[in-house]
Amino acid sequence: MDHHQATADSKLQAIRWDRPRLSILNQLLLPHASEYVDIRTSADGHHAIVSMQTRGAPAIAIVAALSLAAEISQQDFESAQQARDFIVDRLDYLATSRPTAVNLFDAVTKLKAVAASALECQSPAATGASVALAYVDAAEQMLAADVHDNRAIGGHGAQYIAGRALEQGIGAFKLLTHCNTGALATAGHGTALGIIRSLHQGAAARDPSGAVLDHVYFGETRPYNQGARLTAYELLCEDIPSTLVCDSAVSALLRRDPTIVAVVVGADRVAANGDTANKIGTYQLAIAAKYHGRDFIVAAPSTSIDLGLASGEGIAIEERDPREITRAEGFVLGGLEDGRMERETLCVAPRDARAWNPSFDVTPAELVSAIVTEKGVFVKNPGATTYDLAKCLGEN
Ligand SMILES: CSC[C@H]1O[C@H](OP(=O)(O)O)[C@H](O)[C@@H]1O
Repeated sequence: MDHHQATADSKLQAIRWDRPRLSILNQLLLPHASEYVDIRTSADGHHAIVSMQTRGAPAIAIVAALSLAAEISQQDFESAQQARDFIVDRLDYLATSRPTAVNLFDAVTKLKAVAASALECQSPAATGASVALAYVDAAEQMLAADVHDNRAIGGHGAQYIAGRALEQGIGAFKLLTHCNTGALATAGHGTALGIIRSLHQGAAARDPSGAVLDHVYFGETRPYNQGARLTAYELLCEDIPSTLVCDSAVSALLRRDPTIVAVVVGADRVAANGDTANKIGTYQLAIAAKYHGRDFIVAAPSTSIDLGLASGEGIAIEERDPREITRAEGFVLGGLEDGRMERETLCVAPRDARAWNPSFDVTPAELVSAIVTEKGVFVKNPGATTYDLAKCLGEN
């Protein structure tokens, strides 16, 4: 990894774990201030997730898991049972932080099983310390697995999209993405933005007959502005040619530029049939992609796939404080110039304005051209309108 890449990576490290110390990059302050917040307990972790200091489906799960790892590393349990009961109680509490991303609930289920197994399989030698150690090891493995999965998603997705561009005779293609699905939303590299990162990193090595990524467009992603603040920050850090657009401009953009071969987005929860919950605005992007004859590609690790949910009908959609819409948070421009980072809240709408603020929407599988996971790229059977992801993942 060259110095520039190393510098970019260090600036984009959303989660810092050095057993037993956890700190997270406070994403409410990006891109104008880069500050880490220490997370010592599951309560700290819960707050960091609810407040969106940390966000992104994979990152939420990992910060939750490691916040409890930090907490129990500081505790002495009287028995293995007491340790297991404490872990289960705190995981149930962490699961109340945000309802839509399935990664959190997947991690909670797996980590409860680890604690139970440590209690049962190690008995009668099991101790509070041995149960706690089993938990911490498992939480650390989730951090490492996420980076591995994202790099695999990046490779599969880059190869697939470059191939699709070449099929269309577009040697220098562009992509459109939404929200933030990069290193700041995960343990590293990212999912949809991880594919973009892999395309960019591989561009230098790609053979001249191959298709290369020429430019990335991305939406601002109101009201938290994951695009304008976080994706812009990541793409600029990595010198990936990019252009920010308003969420309302994406249809005009697709109509204007036929070399945008695909829309690529992340996911918070993919149902067994391929219906996908993702950041609000994703569904209308899928409709726009369909109308303009472009691929609409979902990139997600298998930890974002909920095989227990037959379709997207049952996905809980988080509704957040309407004031996230009626107000705007930012830094005073003058402060940016002279280094005084003063955060300001502006009233954008009338004080009495009502606002509806769903944080996610559900895109039907029918509009999803492909689902890229660490296990490969899944496409629907000819004529099918849904996926059989259990079969794709070899789970049935
Ligand atoms: C790989 S991140 C997946 C997903 O999470 C984001 O939501 P949020 O920023 O509210 O946590 C967004 O929906 C991304 O696509």
